[in-house]
Amino acid sequence: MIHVENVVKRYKEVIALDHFTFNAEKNEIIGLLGPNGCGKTTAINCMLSLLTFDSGEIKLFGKPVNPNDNDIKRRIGVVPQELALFDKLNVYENIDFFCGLYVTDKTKRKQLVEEAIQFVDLDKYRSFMPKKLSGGLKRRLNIACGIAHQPELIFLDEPTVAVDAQSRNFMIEGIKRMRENGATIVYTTHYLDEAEELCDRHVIMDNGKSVAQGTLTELQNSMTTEGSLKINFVETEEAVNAVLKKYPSISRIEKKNDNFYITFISSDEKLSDFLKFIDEEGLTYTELTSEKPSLSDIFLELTGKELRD
Ligand SMILES: Nc1ncnc2c1ncn2[C@@H]1O[C@H](COP(=O)(O)OP(=O)(O)OP(=O)(O)O)[C@@H](O)[C@H]1O
Repeated sequence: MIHVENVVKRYKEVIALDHFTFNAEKNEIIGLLGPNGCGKTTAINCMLSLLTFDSGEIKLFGKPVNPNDNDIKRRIGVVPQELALFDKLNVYENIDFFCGLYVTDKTKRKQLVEEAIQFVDLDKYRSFMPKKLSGGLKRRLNIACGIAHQPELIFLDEPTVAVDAQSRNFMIEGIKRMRENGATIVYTTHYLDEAEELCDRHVIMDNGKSVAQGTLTELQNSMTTEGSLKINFVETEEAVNAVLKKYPSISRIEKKNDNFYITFISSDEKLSDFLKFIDEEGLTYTELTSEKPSLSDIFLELTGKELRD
């Protein structure tokens, strides 16, 4: 569906894409993950031929990209990071405008706009102007504008940034339904939990390069860290941290809900040594399990960076 090979894109002295390689198969959600400035938006814009690139090859639907190829454009939907809505058009009219760029038949368009409104659940807001909508509802409208013409290939650039939890869950379910309906989706996000839940495969980007690609299991199997220990300590967070920071081979400590997630520098770390240490230090726990590396752990190992909001 998408074939990107060795693409280089420079902005004067900045190399935004450095031999970037990326493939997406039909009917998958592929996560494009990376820190701010790693080149995600540049990569998407090159794939959409909104930007020219210096070298390499990009093919969509098996053909080289060309900004004037309307047949290909009709098969693609884009939901950009920045909201692209007309303030003077209401919800229905905004969707109708964007759908009208690809669908000229009025009866067909009416049906598609209605389906998009139902899809993002904006029926009761159809005559609202964008400025009357909350941030989450505006994002839903942005999605409806990008997908109303029912494209086969959809680019979603950080669609859940700054939306409330309810709208986010609604969008995630909607994106899964798009895949069920046969779409291929390129999804960029900073939320790695979200990527784990939603994406079939992940491409991890750093400094304009794809540093790893694969399913979560493939990525987990290629890591040197064994994942983390999940421990529910009885003592206070402060007391636990004070003890753990004395243990030299811990690379990361994270507290989520009531649990500590502890990652060790090496996969050769002996659990028995660590348990002996916490016992000698007087810590007690109610539960201890071993977890495979999360996408966050993998990201940190590959890029040396945490990907946070
Ligand atoms: N028009 C431009 N002129 C010069 N440099 C640019 C331009 N657009 C992007 N860059 C630089 O290229 C690099 C990649 O930027 P890009 O916007 O593609 O990253 P990103 O991963 O999408 O970041 P974000 O998550 O913040 O949107 C950055 O170093 C950025 O500063």
